[in-house]
Amino acid sequence: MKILLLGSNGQVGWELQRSLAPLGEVVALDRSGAPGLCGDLSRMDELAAGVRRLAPDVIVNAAAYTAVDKAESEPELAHAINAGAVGRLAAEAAALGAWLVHYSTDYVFDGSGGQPWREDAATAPLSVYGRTKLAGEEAIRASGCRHLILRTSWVYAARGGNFARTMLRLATERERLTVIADQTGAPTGADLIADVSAHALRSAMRDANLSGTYHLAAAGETSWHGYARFVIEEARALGIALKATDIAAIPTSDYPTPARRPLNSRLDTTRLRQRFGLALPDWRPGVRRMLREVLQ
Ligand SMILES: NC(=O)C1=CN([C@@H]2O[C@H](COP(=O)(O)OP(=O)(O)OC[C@H]3O[C@@H](n4cnc5c(N)ncnc54)[C@H](OP(=O)(O)O)[C@@H]3O)[C@@H](O)[C@H]2O)C=CC1
Ligand SMILES: Cc1cn([C@H]2C[C@H](O)[C@@H](COP(=O)(O)OP(=O)(O)O[C@H]3O[C@@H](C)C(=O)[C@@H](O)[C@H]3O)O2)c(=O)[nH]c1=O
Ligand SMILES: [Mg+2]
Repeated sequence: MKILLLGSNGQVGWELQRSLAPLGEVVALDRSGAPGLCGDLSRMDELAAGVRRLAPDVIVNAAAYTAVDKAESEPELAHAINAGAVGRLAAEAAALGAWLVHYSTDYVFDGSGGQPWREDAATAPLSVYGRTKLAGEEAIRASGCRHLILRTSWVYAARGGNFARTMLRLATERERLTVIADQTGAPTGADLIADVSAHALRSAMRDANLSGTYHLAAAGETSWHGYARFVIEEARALGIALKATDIAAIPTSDYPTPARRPLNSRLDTTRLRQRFGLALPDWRPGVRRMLREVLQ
């Protein structure tokens, strides 16, 4: 089996190189590509030609425009990468009879209500990023290719930029951090996402009825504030000296940003458990493990 992995240098893409390896031959491309293979989603004519030549059995797309605030001022670029290119990839997958594994986000929802979101709940993104990710999903469903669209949330990894690492940096620079406490969700490790992706793909390739959209997030929930506090307390427990003593909980209204974010970002993962028999662990052990890797 031949697997084409795009976005191999991102948080999730990096871990996928490891998780997909036992399934077959993995051709992993970052933005700079490989000889004769374009890996840049902003150059889709070239990328599509490479896909046709390679004729993979599976395309895994971990590349995306993920700068949520910046997307508000670069909507065309965000749309080209997160929707336009994804539609082209899906068309290539459909033509090849290949599977497409793709990632989406809690930000496709408006964050209303107090219940975790199920896959079939109505989407209503609040941001350019969320709208472009939703358009990418819709293009995949419209293409008719067999697919796994895995919606996840609050991704972290030992490698790459993420909220936990931002908090660690700020905590060395300042005595007081102010962090939003009324947006709730679940931090999810790129390593977990990659492992679950590989397991789900293996099952799906034996049962095409499993093609569809699934929520993939760690169990439990917290706020950005709860997450920041956990990261800082765990870092101290590992003996790291930090300046921050006051981690203040603030409402979203006290932290203006270019992009609006959902208040309720919790994802219901029942479907993934029922259809694939995969159980998602609580968010805390994964964050703790990542901190050890980064700090020790
Ligand atoms: N990060 C998060 O909190 C969440 C992410 N997701 C989704 O999960 C998936 C993986 O995200 P994650 O790994 O965290 O994201 P990262 O930002 O860590 O990685 C995204 C990768 O995409 C690459 N990329 C951007 N533009 C292009 C392009 N034009 N051509 C090729 N590659 C490009 C980036 O390359 P380069 O390094 O060169 O810029 C980067 O390596 C995405 O679909 C994202 O939308 C869903 C929920 C939460
Ligand atoms: C740096 C900082 C952020 N915040 C808030 C802003 C925001 O609401 C929240 C998280 O900030 P970030 O900029 O890390 O989050 P953001 O980039 O919006 O993270 C999102 O990325 C995309 C790709 C996704 O798909 C989402 O699931 C989610 O992980 O914390 C504070 O309250 N205080 C702070 O000091
Ligand atoms: Mg961000």
